[in-house]
Amino acid sequence: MNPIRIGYGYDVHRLAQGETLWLGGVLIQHDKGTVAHSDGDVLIHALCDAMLGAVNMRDIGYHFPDTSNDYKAIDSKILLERVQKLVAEKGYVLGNADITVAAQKPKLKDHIPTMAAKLREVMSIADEDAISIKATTTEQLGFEGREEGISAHAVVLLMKK
Ligand SMILES: Nc1ccn([C@@H]2O[C@H](COP(=O)(O)O)[C@@H](O)[C@H]2O)c(=O)n1
Ligand SMILES: C[C@@]1(CO)OP(=O)(O)OP(=O)(O)OC[C@H]1O
Repeated sequence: MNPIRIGYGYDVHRLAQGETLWLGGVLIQHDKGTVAHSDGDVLIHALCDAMLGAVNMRDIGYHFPDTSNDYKAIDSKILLERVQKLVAEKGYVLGNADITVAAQKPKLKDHIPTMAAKLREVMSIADEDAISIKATTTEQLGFEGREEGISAHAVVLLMKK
């Protein structure tokens, strides 16, 4: 395989009242949260799928099926650690990631540095520029704009160890 590999991930979760909102490994105070089998951290799920895609290793639903009680309410940071291990076993480490969250609400900008630091901590990455997180509204258009759901897109570059 090539010494550098690109990957892309995309995930969506529905929003509902009475659920928690975990994003980038951080609990965000909001009147709605994500509906999911796991903790519903759409940002981490997109990142996991990008890393798996980069090494042609399917997706998180393949490795951690939502039909298994093993993953019921699981902390997505654990899934990220496992994905990092799968990728490492294939001989690759994360070079950098660029992630965009599409959410009309809540405002995420003040949480972004905390999320990026949390992901670097989970993945033991020293480089402060390795993980970029951005947020966008969709100008009240579509399911994100109607606050029915949140989506996340991630691209990664993996490098051979
Ligand atoms: N949930 C969100 C969405 C956006 N932001 C930040 O607001 C700025 C404007 O975003 P637009 O998509 O409306 O152009 C931009 O700097 C976003 O980072 C946010 O903090 N939380
Ligand atoms: C993460 C898993 C596993 O708990 O479930 P969900 O939390 O529903 O999330 P999804 O993005 O549908 O991805 C795959 C899953 O198998």
